[in-house]
Amino acid sequence: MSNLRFTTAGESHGPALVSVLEGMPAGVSLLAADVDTELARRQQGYGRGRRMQIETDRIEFLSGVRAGETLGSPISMLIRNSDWKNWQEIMDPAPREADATGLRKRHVTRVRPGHADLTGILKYDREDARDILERASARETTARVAASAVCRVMLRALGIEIGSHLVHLGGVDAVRPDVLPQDLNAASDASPLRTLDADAEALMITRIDAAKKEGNTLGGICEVVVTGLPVGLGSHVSWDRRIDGRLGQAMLSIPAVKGVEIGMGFETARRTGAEVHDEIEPAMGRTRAGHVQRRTNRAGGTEGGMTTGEELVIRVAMKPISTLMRPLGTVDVATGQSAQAVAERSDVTAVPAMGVIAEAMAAFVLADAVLEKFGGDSLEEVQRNLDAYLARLDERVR
Ligand SMILES: Cc1cc2nc3c(=O)[nH]c(=O)nc-3n(C[C@H](O)[C@H](O)[C@H](O)COP(=O)(O)O)c2cc1C
Ligand SMILES: C=C(O[C@@H]1CC(C(=O)O)=C[C@@H](OP(=O)(O)O)[C@H]1O)C(=O)O
Repeated sequence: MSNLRFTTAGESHGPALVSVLEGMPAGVSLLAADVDTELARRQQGYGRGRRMQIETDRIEFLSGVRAGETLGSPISMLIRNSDWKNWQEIMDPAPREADATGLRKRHVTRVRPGHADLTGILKYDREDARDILERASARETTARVAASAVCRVMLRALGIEIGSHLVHLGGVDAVRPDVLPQDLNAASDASPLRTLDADAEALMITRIDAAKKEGNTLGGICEVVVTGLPVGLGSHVSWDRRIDGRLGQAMLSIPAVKGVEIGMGFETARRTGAEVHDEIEPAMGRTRAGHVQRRTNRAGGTEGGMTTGEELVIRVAMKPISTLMRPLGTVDVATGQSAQAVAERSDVTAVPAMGVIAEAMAAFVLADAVLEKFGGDSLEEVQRNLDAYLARLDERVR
């Protein structure tokens, strides 16, 4: 709960994005490459449009890191937009003349259904929906992934790993293996759709090609899996401290995400208690809950608003991309007449990228919860506090 904070700034076709992360302890080993690796992962995925060929996202540290280590001060990062060179005049902050229609070049008045365009211009009282869409664009998620890449490095140092894989795309389900690969991202990143089911992947690719041909778009579902979490992150005591609620909010803040499930999720509502709840048993060795474990993990790693020490499993559903190349009907807000929505270029699907963004949001929420419970000003202090807690768990329930 805001032990850690981040903010982002930047328009999609402006000069750059900025990401500022505040609250990261000192002494975390951090290289620009640690962040760039995550940015590159977010740019992957079959079905993305031409913009991803223009950009090669990389960060420049502006503050907070020295000699390969965090300082405990705000970490700010700059990510330049390569596409800006094509938009300088349109995105120029200086005042300029309107074109013949009374609007600026590349203005958007044929507002696009499924985007922030119409609601945004009404709310902010703008004539040109570009004033809205530049910031509503999922380009902003690059800066989120940058901030959370730092969180991920800290979590990894504490033995916590985050991965994801795609489990559904455009009507095709992937078969989820009962046992996931040890290095989940090594396996999923090797697939152009970040899925572990090669047969489903082939079918999904044909669906994407068909959708592209007909000017249509597709959505899908990714599963985020977190290992190594200690029992007791988050709290049952107040609504806003519950870890499941915090994760849900973070996931639903991703553009185009419409649903989140933890563990068995919606399916729990259809089943009986005996089919849903996870029985507790003594553990043979030491677990991240001391000497107990669950026989099953249908709960997906949270109970009572706290992590259980089991794997955290979150599924995140994304709607189809909003801009269709065979445009949807709309109203031209400059004339009030029916029209077809603006469509220049767009992704056909971006579900694989969404999975990486969902990992990023999980990394931020969990790093925040770790600092809330084990907080310290240096990584060593956090590690000491975590070790002391784990040692205490070792004395319990034996
Ligand atoms: C990684 C990613 C890439 C996206 N790419 C596009 C795109 O190319 N074209 C588009 O119309 N929408 C794209 N979107 C979706 C829009 O940003 C989204 O539909 C819009 O913000 C409205 O979502 P909302 O209803 O959840 O607010 C993308 C979303 C994500 C997460
Ligand atoms: C730029 C990114 O995604 C963009 C998200 C997006 C949207 O409307 O959300 C629209 C597209 O951008 P453009 O309008 O420039 O073609 C995507 O490429 C990115 O992910 O880095």
